[in-house]
Amino acid sequence: MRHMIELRELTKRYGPTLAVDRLSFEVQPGVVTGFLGPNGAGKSTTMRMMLGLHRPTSGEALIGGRPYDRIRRPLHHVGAVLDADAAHPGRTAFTHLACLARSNGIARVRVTEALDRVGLTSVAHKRVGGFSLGMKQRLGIAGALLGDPAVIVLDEPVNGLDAAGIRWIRSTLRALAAEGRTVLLSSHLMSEMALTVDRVLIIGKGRLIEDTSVAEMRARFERDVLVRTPRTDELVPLLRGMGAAVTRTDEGDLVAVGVDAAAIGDAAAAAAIPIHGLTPRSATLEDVYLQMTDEAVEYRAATMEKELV
Ligand SMILES: Nc1ncnc2c1ncn2[C@@H]1O[C@H](COP(=O)(O)OP(=O)(O)OP(=O)(O)O)[C@@H](O)[C@H]1O
Repeated sequence: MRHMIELRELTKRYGPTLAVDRLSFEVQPGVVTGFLGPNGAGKSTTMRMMLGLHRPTSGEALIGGRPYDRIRRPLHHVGAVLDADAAHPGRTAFTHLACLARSNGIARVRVTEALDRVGLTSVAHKRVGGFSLGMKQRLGIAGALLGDPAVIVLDEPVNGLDAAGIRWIRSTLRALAAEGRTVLLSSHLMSEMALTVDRVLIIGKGRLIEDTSVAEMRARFERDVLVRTPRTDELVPLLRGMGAAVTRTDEGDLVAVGVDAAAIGDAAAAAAIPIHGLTPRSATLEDVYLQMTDEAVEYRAATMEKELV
């Protein structure tokens, strides 16, 4: 079973605050999709509406063509982790999952399978209160997988995890997507998402800013080439003659935009200008993301200042 998540003009207003503003997008099966935006952009509110926890002011969020509250046996269709700390600390991992399974009509054998899938079998009978954040996150994912759902939704799953924890989440989500599931996870950091997700949905102030693939986002960056030569005075006019925009760094290197490294190397060789360094550079995904969401962040900073006055 493959399910798509579909938002149609989804809107949520809290009094004067427009938390989610006519948001429309689709999340496809078979890939990992990142839902990105600065703090307060509206990610949690949107996810809560997808999962029927908040009622939209207008518009709709559909999973497999239905709003969440009209899905029969929802855990078999959608698994979600909104809060890694949701399990009762006094319960064991096994009891926590067994209760969840029982109240949702899921066979007990699924508990063992889910614990195994997230690598918690050896601590299945230990109390959750003693678990690290990474273990709690695994337990949350085990809970989400109990009903073998087609759609998986995770709010900030890598927040606060160490490198090994992030790597585990990454490979687990990729494997779940490869099985044909729809996987959506939110984050406010692009750097955390770049290696995990195939597509990104970026929001700011409750509105959609970008709906693209990570590959396309990388390709769209402005690239430049850092050039080191002892004969900058000769190379600068040569590069400008090729249509490049050239600036100098404080260290005396040149930064050329609009020509690639190979063309610079060839032209310098033809003019017998020695090159001591030639480094193509691209902006990081984080740079581009920050640029895209800048306006939303400035807006927040401005309103916060106003609130402080
Ligand atoms: N229950 C609520 N009542 C009033 N305003 C709310 C409520 N929940 C969220 N908001 C406001 O809605 C906006 C969006 O918040 P939301 O938590 O969805 O953002 P977010 O992108 O998940 O941010 P974060 O990364 O900080 O969790 C914010 O301005 C927030 O203050």
